[in-house]
Amino acid sequence: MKGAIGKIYGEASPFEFNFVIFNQKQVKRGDYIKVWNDVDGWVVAYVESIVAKSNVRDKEIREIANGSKEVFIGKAVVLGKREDGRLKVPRSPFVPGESVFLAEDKLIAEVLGLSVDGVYVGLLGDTGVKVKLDPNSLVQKHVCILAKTGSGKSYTAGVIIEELLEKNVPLLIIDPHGEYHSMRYPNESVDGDFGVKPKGYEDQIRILAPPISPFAERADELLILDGVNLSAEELIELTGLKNPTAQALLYQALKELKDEDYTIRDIMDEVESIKHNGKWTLLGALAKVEESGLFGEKPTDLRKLLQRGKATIIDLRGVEPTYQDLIVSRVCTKLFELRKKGEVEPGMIVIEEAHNFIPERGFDKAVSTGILRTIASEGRKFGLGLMVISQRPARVDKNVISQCNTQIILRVTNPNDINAIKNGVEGITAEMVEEIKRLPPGHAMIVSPELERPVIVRVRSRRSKHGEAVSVTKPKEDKKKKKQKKSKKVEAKKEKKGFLRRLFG
Ligand SMILES: Nc1ncnc2c1ncn2[C@@H]1O[C@H](COP(=O)(O)OP(=O)(O)OP(=O)(O)O)[C@@H](O)[C@H]1O
Repeated sequence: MKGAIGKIYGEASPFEFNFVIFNQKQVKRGDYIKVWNDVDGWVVAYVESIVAKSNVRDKEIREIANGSKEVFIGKAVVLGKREDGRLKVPRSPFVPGESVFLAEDKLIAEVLGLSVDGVYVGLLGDTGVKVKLDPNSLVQKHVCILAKTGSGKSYTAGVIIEELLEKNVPLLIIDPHGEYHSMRYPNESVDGDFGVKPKGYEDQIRILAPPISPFAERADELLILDGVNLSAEELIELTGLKNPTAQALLYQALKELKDEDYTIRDIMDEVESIKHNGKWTLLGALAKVEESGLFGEKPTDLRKLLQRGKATIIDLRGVEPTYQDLIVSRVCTKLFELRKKGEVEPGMIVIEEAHNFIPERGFDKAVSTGILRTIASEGRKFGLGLMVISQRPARVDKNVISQCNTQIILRVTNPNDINAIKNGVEGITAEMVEEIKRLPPGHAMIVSPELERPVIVRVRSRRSKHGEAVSVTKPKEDKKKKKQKKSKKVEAKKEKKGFLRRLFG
């Protein structure tokens, strides 16, 4: 054991104490320390603050500080000791005059309740303690990553995705900016401190894009939806249809069809049969949705989106927000149904830019909100988890944030966002809020009931490359895949032509 770094003085309780620091270079705010307690043995505490004092007159302090008038005083908050798997706060107070030591890594990990074999997020504060989180809790009880832009949200999300891929957890990533493609390639600048090696996940990543995406050519496959039973709200959002007559005709057509499964084609046939001049506006709008190619008779098998050991990325770059919203809504609804029936493995859906898909009431509206709220509240029963990522915590549905068992918060400074965190994160204190405002890039506060207290983590280096949307080039496509994609596009075009011919002769 290394030498003492200070000594307790004054009034000490079982919960907190002050200590005189021998050498201010040896202790920092946020360090973990240990003190002997006669009844309970070694007990771990956390250095909450350090103040420097000059002209100290207190005899006890001056004696400890060898007569020096300038001293550094640390305030420690007691965490306790682990006994029979549970954290116990000492039953008797600490004794003034008792020496204070820096706690060893193993003891810190034990007291904080860090998982031994879990999801490795980074290192605890300035220590070498690996912060590992329980993968089951992380996946099934949801996680959110909140931070202002540029402070390392998607980098951190990438770290967790790598860890979950290593554990073969099926993942679906909703990627509005195309930031996750680069995970296929190894990171060439790994920081040695973290003990990770460069690795690309080429074999485990599959990229899908809807035909309306300007990047569809670069995807591994096109994402085609079945377009069955689209609701009036979904169609109105997609078409941007404002005309009340056209909306009324749409409701009328859907009413006729409601007893059976219907496609967009069926709706159009139904609208065509209505004797009203207003139908042409509606038919034009529906034709545009059909032309998008997003809906087809040979839809993507959504079961393939959650597969063991694989991450499927839905690349939504350049796709209109209304289409993005609908895709998320329909894909998540289907996956939740499949999961309930046990037709897909338990897994996790990663939602980047979550404020666009689960907006807080009063800020925005999205058709995907309903299903994402449902997954947030019921997903854990069925083994379907959410990773909610946003740079605008104030704009994300508060209920969804508070449903996330693990909250990873990087730097946030906007007062509204800070308030949202205060309201959505249980047990957050004023000191923690101050800490969040000052976090350097790549540092995160992790709050989770699995941990005995919130911890500050230096997020580890990525094994795989962190992507900027435009700089990623896809490796050459193999011929077979290219052919498959081409034939899908030709089919989509044929369908479209067929319809236009029927409609306009
Ligand atoms: N833990 C880390 N280690 C090393 N570099 C990091 C770390 N976290 C973030 N960075 C770097 O900081 C920059 C911003 O990170 P990132 O792209 O994740 O931010 P963001 O919050 O997702 O931003 P945006 O809102 O613009 O998407 C990146 O260049 C990334 O390489």
